[in-house]
Amino acid sequence: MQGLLRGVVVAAGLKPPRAGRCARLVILMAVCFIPHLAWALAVERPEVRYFHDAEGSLDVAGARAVWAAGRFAGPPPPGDNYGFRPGATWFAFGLQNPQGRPVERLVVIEYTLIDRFELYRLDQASAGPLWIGGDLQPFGARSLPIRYFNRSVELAPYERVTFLLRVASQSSMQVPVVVAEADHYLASQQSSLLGFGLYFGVLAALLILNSILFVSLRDRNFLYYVAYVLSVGLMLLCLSGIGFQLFWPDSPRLGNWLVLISMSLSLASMLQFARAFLDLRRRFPLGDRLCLALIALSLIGIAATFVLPYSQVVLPLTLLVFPVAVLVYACGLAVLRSYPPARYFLIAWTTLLLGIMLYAAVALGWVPRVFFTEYAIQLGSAVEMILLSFALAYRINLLTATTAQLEGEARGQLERRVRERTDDLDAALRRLETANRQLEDFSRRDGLTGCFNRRSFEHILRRWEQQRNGDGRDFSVLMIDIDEFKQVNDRYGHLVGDDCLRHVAQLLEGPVADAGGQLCRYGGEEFVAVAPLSQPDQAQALAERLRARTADRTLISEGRHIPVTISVGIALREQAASALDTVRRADEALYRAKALGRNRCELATG
Ligand SMILES: Nc1nc2c(ncn2[C@@H]2O[C@H](COP(=O)(O)OP(=O)(O)OP(=O)(O)O)[C@@H](O)[C@H]2O)c(=O)[nH]1
Repeated sequence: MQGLLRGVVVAAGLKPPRAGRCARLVILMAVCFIPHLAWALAVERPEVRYFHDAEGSLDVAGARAVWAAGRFAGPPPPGDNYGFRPGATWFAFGLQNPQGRPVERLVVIEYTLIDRFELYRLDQASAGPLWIGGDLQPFGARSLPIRYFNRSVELAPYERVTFLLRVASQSSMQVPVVVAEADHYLASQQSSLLGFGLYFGVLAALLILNSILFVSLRDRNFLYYVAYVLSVGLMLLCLSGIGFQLFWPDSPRLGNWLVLISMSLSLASMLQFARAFLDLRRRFPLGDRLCLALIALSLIGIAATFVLPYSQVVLPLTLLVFPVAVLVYACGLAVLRSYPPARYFLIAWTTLLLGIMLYAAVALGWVPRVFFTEYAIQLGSAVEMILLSFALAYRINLLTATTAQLEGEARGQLERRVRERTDDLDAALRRLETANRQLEDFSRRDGLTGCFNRRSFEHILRRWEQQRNGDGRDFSVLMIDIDEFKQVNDRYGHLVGDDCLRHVAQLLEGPVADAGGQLCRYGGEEFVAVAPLSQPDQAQALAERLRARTADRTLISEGRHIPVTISVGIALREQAASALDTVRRADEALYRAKALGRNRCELATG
C-alpha cells in the first residue's frame, strides 16, 4: 500500500516523501501491525458449513434433521460472502474445549449488517435459541460492547458442541464466524480500532479544512467535497458498526436507514463534485447530463427509503454504484486533455477504485484477508479524499494563475487600446490644427485672387511697423490700381473682370515676394504691397518692374487678348512716421499717377 501510495503521489506530480520519512512510516505501520498479527493468531475461525432455506420456513428441528442428513454444504464461499439471499441460511460449526475445566468462548460474527440471527446448541435445540441478535436488536444485547455481534458461550470440560446459526438478512449477507477468548479478541481489535481512528481522524481533518476553505473562498467545489466526505464518513460509520456502537446504540433501525441515506448522498455528492470540479457543463455536456440523471436516481433512492422496505432499496442502490463509478471515470478521461486538474481527479478516483477492487478480491478469496486488504476501502477512500483535496488546491492554483494571466492580458490590451486611442487623438488634433491653420489662412486671404485681404493687410502693416521700429529700418508701401478696370467689366463682363484681377495678382505676387515683401488686395481693383525697401530708387525699381510686367503680359480671357496696365503710387515709410500715413501718401501718389495719364509709377514726396 505504501508503494501504491508513493506511486500515486509520484504519478500525481506531487513532491514524493523523502526515503527516510518513508522508512519511518513503514516501521511505524509495522509496529502497529505486529501486535495485530500476534492476537490474530489467538482468534480461531471454526470450520463452517451452511444450508440455504429459500422459504425461510425451516425451524430448528427441521435444520437439525437437515444437518443429521448431511445436507449442509461447505466450505463457505470466499470471504464468507453469500450475497443477497431470500429466506434464511443455516450455519453449523463446532467448538471443542480441550481443557479439563469449564471455559468461556466469545462467538463473534464479524459483519455488522445482519438483520436477525439465532444461535442454538445442537444438543439443546429444543430449549430455544441461546442467542438472538442482529442489527435490529439494541446494542446492549451483546456480551462485549464492540462493533461486531458477539456472545459468550460456556463449554464444559472436554466438551465438543455443534452450534446451529440461523441468519436472515435483507442486505448482502456475509457471515464470518470467529471464536476466541474475550480478552484475546479485544486485543486483536486494537489495530483495527487504530485504523478506524486514523481514518475518521483524516476525514474530520479534511472536513474541517475544506469547510473553512468553502467559507473563506465561497467556491462551491469545496461544499460538494465536504458533502461527499460527510456522506462517505457517515456510510462507513454505519457499515463498520461504529456508528451503532457509539452514536445510536438504542436505535437499531436508524442504522439501517442511515446506510441507505448515506449511500445515496455519497453517490449524489460525488457526481455533483465531478460535475463542478471537471466543469462538465462546458467541457463535456453529455457527461454532465448523465451525471444529473444519476444524481436524480440517487436522490430518488432517499425518497424510496421512506416508502419501500430496506431490501427493495439497498439492492438497486448498490447496483447504482457501478454506473456511477464508470461515468465519473469516463468524465475524468473525457476532459483530461483540455483540463489539467482532471489528472488529479482521476488519480484520486483510481485509488478508491483500487481499494474497492482489493476489497472485492479479499471477499472473493483471491487475496488473503490481512489488515491492509481488509480495510482497503477505508484506505482507498482516505487516500482518494486526500488526493481530491490536493486536486482542489491545484485547481485553485490554476485558477489564480489563469486569472493573473488574464488580468495581465487585459491590462496589456487596455494599455494598447489607450495607446491607440491616444495616437488617434493626436492625429485628430494634428488634423484639427491643420484645418484650423487652413481656416485661419482662408480667412486671411481674398477668395478671388488668393492674396492677403484687406483685414490681413492691417495686421501685416502693424507688424511691419513694429518690427521696423524695433530695428530702425524703413520700408515702402506701393498702392497699385488697375487702369480703366471699369471698362473691362463694362466691355467684357464681370467674369472677365475677375480673370483680370486674378491675372494682375499673379503678375504682382512673384516680384513682390522676390523683394521680400507681401501683397494684399486692398479692395476692388486695388492692391497694396509692403516691401523692405528703404531707398526710393529701390522702391521705384520694384514699382516699375510691376508696371512693366503687367503692361507686357496681355490678359487672355474667353479667347480675347486684353491689354491691362496698372498705376503705382509709392511711399517710403520713414522713421517716426506712421504706417497709415505712409499708406495715405502712397494713395495720393497713386492718384497723381492716374492723373498723369495712368500706366505709370509716382513716388510720394514730402
Ligand atoms: N469684376 C469685378 N469688378 C470689380 C470688383 N471689385 C470692384 N469692381 C469694379 O471695379 C470698377 C472700378 O472702377 P473705377 O473705380 O471707376 O475705376 P477705373 O475704371 O479702374 O478707373 P481708374 O481707376 O480711374 O483707372 C467698378 O466698376 C467696380 O464695379 C471685382 O471683384 N470684380
